[in-house]
Amino acid sequence: MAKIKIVVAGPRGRMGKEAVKLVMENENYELVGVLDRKNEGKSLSDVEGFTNENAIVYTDIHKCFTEQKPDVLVDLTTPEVGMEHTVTALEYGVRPVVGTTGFSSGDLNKLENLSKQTGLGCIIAPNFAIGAVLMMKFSQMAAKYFSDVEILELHHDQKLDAPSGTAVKTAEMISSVREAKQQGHKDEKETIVGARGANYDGMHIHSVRLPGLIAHQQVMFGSDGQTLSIRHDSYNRASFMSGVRLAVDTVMKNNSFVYGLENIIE
Ligand SMILES: NC(=O)C1=CN([C@@H]2O[C@H](COP(=O)(O)OP(=O)(O)OC[C@H]3O[C@@H](n4cnc5c(N)ncnc54)[C@H](O)[C@@H]3O)[C@@H](O)[C@H]2O)C=CC1
Ligand SMILES: O=C(O)C1=N[C@H](C(=O)O)C[C@H](O)C1
Repeated sequence: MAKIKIVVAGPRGRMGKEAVKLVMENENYELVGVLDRKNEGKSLSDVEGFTNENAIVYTDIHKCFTEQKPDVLVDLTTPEVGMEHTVTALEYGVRPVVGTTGFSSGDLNKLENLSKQTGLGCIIAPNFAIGAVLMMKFSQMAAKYFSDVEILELHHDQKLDAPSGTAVKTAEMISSVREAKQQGHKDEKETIVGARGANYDGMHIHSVRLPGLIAHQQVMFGSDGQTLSIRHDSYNRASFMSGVRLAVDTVMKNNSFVYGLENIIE
């Protein structure tokens, strides 16, 4: 069986490094290139932090795709760059697996349309950790019985986007089963702006950023005399890699647009 040819974008990043390792260690995958902001033309093995990864470093996505003709792009960069990479991938016939968060709903619509037009699979996964996907699904289940909910997401302090992609996806999943409800007292006032967090269909999302944290989320439900908390913690970035593998394998077989791993786990 031919190996799946993969390009990783953001290889020196926290997630990118782990994704490079995943690709290198899987005998069905071949790392044919990486997309970075620097080190054009070098072998990745000559870049600090790497040893035996022979893939070429590209700073130009067009050159990378033209020369390497990859099957899959794994993008772990920033929202603007990730969007540009994903659009370009679909235009070149490369199937995107995107972990990058911070895309707007307009971005997602654009990508869905492009995936349909090209007939290429495209997977956007706000969270690759299977436990986090279950936490979102369990929260959606609980929301049928509890209409009041607060989402607390906690991340390392180098994270660019807030709220996290996972928190946004959780709020969307809850909203799909819950009538919009303005929570809290109707006359409540913030004496310090932002005290009640972000408001999504009346539910509140709170973003904590601290060194020492990795990726954590607690979804808290309340009703008369009881609360229910559903929590997931990622303690390292290896926790995301089984989901990346699932997404890569699925995107090669599936020609549709997928937003969220809950749509592909069995
Ligand atoms: N879906 C998931 O399960 C997860 C998603 N993420 C998301 O993945 C993204 C990356 O997260 P981290 O690795 O923590 O960030 P990071 O800041 O460690 O890595 C981002 C990398 O992108 C690179 N980059 C920036 N512009 C680029 C360009 N034009 N071309 C190529 N590379 C470029 C940077 O040099 C950096 O190495 C974020 O959006 C984050 O929210 C993070 C963890 C899990
Ligand atoms: O930036 C991170 O670290 C993470 N980002 C994703 C998100 O925004 O939800 C996934 C995970 O929470 C880690």
